[in-house]
Amino acid sequence: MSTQSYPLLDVSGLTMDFGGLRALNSVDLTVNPGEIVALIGPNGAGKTTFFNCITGIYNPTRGDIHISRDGKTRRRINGMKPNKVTQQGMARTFQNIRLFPNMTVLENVIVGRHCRTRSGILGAVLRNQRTRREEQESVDRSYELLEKVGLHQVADEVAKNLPYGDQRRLEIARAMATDPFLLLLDEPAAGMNPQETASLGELVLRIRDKENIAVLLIEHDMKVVMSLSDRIYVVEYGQGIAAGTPQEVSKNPNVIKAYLGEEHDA
Ligand SMILES: Nc1ncnc2c1ncn2[C@@H]1O[C@H](COP(=O)(O)OP(=O)(O)OP(=O)(O)O)[C@@H](O)[C@H]1O
Repeated sequence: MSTQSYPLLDVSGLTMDFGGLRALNSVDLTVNPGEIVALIGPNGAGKTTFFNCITGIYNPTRGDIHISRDGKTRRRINGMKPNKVTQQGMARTFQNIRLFPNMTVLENVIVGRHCRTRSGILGAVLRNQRTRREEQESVDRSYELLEKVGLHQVADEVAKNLPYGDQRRLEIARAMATDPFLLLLDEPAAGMNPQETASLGELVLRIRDKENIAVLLIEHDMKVVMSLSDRIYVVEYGQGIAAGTPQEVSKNPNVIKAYLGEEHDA
């Protein structure tokens, strides 16, 4: 008997209509263990809509979204609420940073841990031993994550006071605090200076190689995309137009016309 092995994320025929506008038209995409996969395409191509569909913000019009943490069993997550999707092991960051600006750096990460702690409101009120132990574990784990993204020295700083690049790293730490097997990054390098972009690239590689978390990223910075990605999917007007390794995709005439050409002209 052959044993079936599933990708971490398997999206097929994903279609999303907004009234008369078809923002996604039967898009297929997979992410396998240990991969960094990029989703690229011109402005308005449907990339963020894709993320919103697979993280439960939108319920897609058609298509299937399956996830598999262990490769042996898989679960269809169409229409699952965003917090449930996170609990299932897919965490994301947003194009526009969504931190709690007046909370400290450490507190922002602790908030991410909440989806993995078990003590409810009663526990918080009674503050029994289990609650206190969980709280301490949350703090320890959150601090550890800050060390991993290089922000432990500013753990007690208020989040809004951090430079832009550090805020993006903090968002990544918060997403990692939910213990994902797949991390979705929506334009992680947007607005970063070259130095911040370089260290973001190193961080993404470490997340894959040391933390064993696969990554799916939307990114406009082609240098970042080409240097980090194992595979790339290209969408244009909601349609998948190419998929393959960076070398394959960069030679694809449709891609050059739709996207790379645009970038090269810029
Ligand atoms: N909630 C919505 N209601 C109606 N139309 C929407 C909605 N969200 C996105 N769209 C439309 O769907 C299309 C795809 O948008 P989307 O934001 O997914 O593109 P994108 O590839 O992420 O673009 P960018 O690179 O500029 O972020 C666009 O035409 C957009 O106007």
